[in-house]
Amino acid sequence: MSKNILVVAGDGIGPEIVAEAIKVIDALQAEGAIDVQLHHALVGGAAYDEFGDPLPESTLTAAKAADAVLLGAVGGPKWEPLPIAKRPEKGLLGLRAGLELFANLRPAILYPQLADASTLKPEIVAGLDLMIVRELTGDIYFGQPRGIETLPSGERRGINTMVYTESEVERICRVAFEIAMKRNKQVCSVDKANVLECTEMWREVAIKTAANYPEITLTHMYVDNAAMQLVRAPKQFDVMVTGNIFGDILSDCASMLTGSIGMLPSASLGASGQGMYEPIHGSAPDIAGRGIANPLATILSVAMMLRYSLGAPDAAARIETAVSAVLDQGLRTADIMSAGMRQVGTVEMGDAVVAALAEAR
Ligand SMILES: NC(=O)c1ccc[n+]([C@@H]2O[C@H](COP(=O)([O-])OP(=O)(O)OC[C@H]3O[C@@H](n4cnc5c(N)ncnc54)[C@H](O)[C@@H]3O)[C@@H](O)[C@H]2O)c1
Ligand SMILES: CC(C)[C@H](C(=O)O)[C@@H](O)C(=O)O
Ligand SMILES: [Mg+2]
Repeated sequence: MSKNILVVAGDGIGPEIVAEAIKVIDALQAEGAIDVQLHHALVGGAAYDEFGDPLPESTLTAAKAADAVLLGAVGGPKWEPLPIAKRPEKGLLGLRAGLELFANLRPAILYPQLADASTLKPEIVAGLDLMIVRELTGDIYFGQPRGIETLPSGERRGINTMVYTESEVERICRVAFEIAMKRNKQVCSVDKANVLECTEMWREVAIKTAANYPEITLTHMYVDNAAMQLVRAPKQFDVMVTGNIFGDILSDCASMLTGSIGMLPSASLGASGQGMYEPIHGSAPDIAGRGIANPLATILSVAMMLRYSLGAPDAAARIETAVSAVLDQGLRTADIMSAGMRQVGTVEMGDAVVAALAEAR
C-alpha cells in the first residue's frame, strides 16, 4: 500500500535541497522500488508569512496523518527574533513535540572519499561511524518557566529551565541501548552532572536503565570534555546519548569531522513507526538562493526515512551507495571541495545521485 510522505521544504536553502531529495524519491518511485505519495505543507518562516503562524494547525494535522515527514530547514534572519510565541523555531519545535518525536538519531559517518574535507587528520578520523542519540522533546528547549521578564528595577531577566523526568530519560536511554546492541554495545552518556541536578538525575537513570542491558558498556562524560574529545579522538565513541541542547551542539561539532554539516542526516522518531527526517543543518541564509548548498544530508535523510519509517531498507541502502558513488566520481559541492575534485552545484549533485542510483541496483 502506498505510504504518505509530508514534505516540508521550509526556508532558505530548504526548498533547494528538498528538490534534490524529491528527485531521488521520484526516481525510486518511477522504477517501482517504492510506493509513496508526496504531500506538501508549510512550517517556519514560510508558514508565518502565509498564515501568520509558524506551525499552522493544518500542517500539524497533515504531519500526524503522514507515515513520514521530510523537512528541509526552517528559520532565518527575516523572522528572528520575533515575539517568542511567534518565533519560527516554534514551528519546528512544535512539530517535533506535536508528533512526540523524542528520539533524534544523528549519525556522523565519514565517507572515506571525504577524508581530505574533514577538519581532523585522516589517521584520527578514518573509519568514523558515530551515532549521536539526542533527546528531542524535553530539556531547556521546552522547560518552564521560560521567557523574558522585566524586574521591578526595570532590568530585564531572561529565563529558560532545564527539565527532564525520569521516564523521559529512561526512554531515550533505551533507544540508545537498543541501537548499541546492534553495534559495538558501547554507549557514552553525556551530561553535566557535576553542575546541573537535572543531568545528575539523567546519569542515575542511565545507570539504572543500563541494568536491563547487561551486555552494554555504559560510560559517562561531561559535555565540555565530550566536545573536546570529539575533536581530539572521535573514534573512542560509538553511540552517544545526551539531552536536547547538548545533542544539538555536539552533533554540529561532529558534523565537521565528516567534512561538512551538509553531510549529516537525521531521523526523529517516537513510539510509533512514524518519523521526521531532516538534515541536521539549518536554512543557511548566507548561501540561500545561490544553488551551492550540499543536498547530500537531505538525500541521506531520505535513506533514513526509507529504512526507519517506510520499510524499504534496500532502497535506503541504494541511496547510500549512490551517494558514495558520486563522491567516488570526484563530485563535490563547495562545502566539501578539495584539491583535484570537481565542484558542482546543488542541482548537479542531485542529478548525479539520481544517475548513480540507476547503477546501484
Ligand atoms: N532543523 C532546522 O530547520 C534548523 C537547524 C539549524 C538551524 N536552523 C535555522 O537556520 C537558520 C540559520 O542558522 P545557522 O546559520 O546558525 O546554521 P546553518 O546550519 O543554517 O548554517 C551554518 C553554516 O553552515 C553552512 N551550511 C549549512 N548547511 C549547508 C549545506 N547543506 N551545504 C553547505 N553549507 C551549509 C551555512 O552556509 C553556514 O555557513 C536559523 O534561522 C536557525 O534557527 C534550522
Ligand atoms: C532550529 C533549531 C530549533 C534546531 C534545534 O536546536 O533543534 C536545529 O538547531 C537543529 O539542530 O535541528
Ligand atoms: Mg542544531
